[in-house]
Amino acid sequence: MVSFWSFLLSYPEVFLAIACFFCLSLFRLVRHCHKSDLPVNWPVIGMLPFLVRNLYQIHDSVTDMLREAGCTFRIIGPWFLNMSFLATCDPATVNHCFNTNFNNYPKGSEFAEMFDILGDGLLVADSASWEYQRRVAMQVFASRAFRSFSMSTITRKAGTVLLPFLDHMAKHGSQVELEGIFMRFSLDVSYSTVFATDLDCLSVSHPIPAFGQATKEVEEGMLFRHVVPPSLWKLLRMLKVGSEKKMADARVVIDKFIYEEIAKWKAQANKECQGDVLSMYMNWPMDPSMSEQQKTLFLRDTVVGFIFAGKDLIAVTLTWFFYMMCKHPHVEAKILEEIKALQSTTWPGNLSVFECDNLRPATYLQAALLETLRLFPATPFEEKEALNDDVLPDGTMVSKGTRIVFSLYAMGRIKGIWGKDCMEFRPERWISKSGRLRHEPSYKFLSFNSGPRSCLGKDLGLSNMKMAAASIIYNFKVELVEGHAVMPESAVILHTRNGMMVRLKRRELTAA
Ligand code: HEM
Repeated sequence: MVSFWSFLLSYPEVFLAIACFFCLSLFRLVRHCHKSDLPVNWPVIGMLPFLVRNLYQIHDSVTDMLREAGCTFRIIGPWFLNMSFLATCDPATVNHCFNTNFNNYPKGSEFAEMFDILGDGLLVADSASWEYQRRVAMQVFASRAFRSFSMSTITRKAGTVLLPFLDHMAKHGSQVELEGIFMRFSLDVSYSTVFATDLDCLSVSHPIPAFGQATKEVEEGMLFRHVVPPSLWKLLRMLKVGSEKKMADARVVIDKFIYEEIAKWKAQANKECQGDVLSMYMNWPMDPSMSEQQKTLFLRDTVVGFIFAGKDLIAVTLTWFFYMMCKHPHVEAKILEEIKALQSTTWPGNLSVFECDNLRPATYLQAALLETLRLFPATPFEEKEALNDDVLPDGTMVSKGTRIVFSLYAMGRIKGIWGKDCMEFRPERWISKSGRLRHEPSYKFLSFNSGPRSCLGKDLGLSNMKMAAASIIYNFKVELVEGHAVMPESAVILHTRNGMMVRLKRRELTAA
């Protein structure tokens, strides 16, 4: 070391050259950081500083980054931490990975481990297990009994729980946190759709039930798993501490509820199928070689999947939809005009509820919901893992095991994909000249996924949201509390950061 310094001192020009080189590199780096949205790849720590610095607004930062990079960018994580991945919002790449080269992009074992709460269920399964579960689920979704039971459940819940709750808040002039209300409502609806029994999450006087609290804990744990190195959360899981301990406790609560519902179903004398998910699966002819224990586990994984698949996605989409209504009153006025012409039924408290089937002609309302999902996709990103080496349509090389993260949030905000007005909320873009809904390919509008794994609950979810949105708009004027900023949370589901504080006013309207 001493000889190194004495060498430098005896050759001051070499010392000066090295010092200049470092200063210049630092200067370029600082300038780059100021001018560019692309992350800098630092020695050892890779692009971790970018992720940490932008954690607060990760979806917007990744959008800016992908805009500048031309839709695809390789994020390098710290050495040895297995955090590197390819980020993209390129529809051609989406089409390649979700459709044409589907078999090379399974969800992967890392994904299944990250979402271990879902067991071996449909949402995390791959290969033969996924194919079997998907076939069964498709038949359940296609059955008339399931469809009519789900639709009547949501109508009943809107008429008996959601609207009376909002009416109570309107009468008292209280401020309401709308996302929380939608989360409770969606959980209520999902639970009843799955078990044909009520959880009562939206009571004015009762706290959220233990099951609802547990699903929240699980979701927070999932977020933690996404932002720290896998080795860290796996260590915490092994030690049963921190967020992993909370997740494990939450799983015990969730499983207790589910096993109790299964036991209740088995104990009842009348095993007639009402159309709820549990009875549909209970009556399904399962593989006779399965033991009773395996059958119960299969049911557990299935019903957890059904509950987690839609509930939060519907809740956050409704929240962003009402945020858009507050910001674009002319859109809300057009929706109101559209639904005034449709039939609704009157429930206690003189509250009008629209049944899903009566809302079929409400094209503009559906366009507004799709436009909400374009700008605020309920799942802001999707992940896949390459099974074998591959080359993406833009020439990017992908090696076996590479994680690819698809930013749905960025996809909706890129001019090259949606045009110059991509940042504007304009339901009209979804309506064709003939007044019908315009079809957009799913690899461009990825909110319900694309290809063989596309969402099985898309129609049901849209019907539910149309019903809730129409019934609320018809009965109430929703106003944002002044000064309350609404922005996206950096999470696996696009929640609002601080909720959405609103005031409700009852409209004086009568059904047409
Ligand atoms: C706003 C409403 C909804 C949105 C935005 C949505 C979106 C999605 C997305 C993005 C996926 C792919 C997930 C992944 O691959 O990781 C998916 C899958 C799925 N969704 Fe939905 N969903 C919604 C509502 C529902 C509802 C209400 C149900 C049913 C209760 C449902 C059932 C499913 C199922 C079963 C899958 C798994 C398909 C498979 O892996 O083969 N979804 N959904």
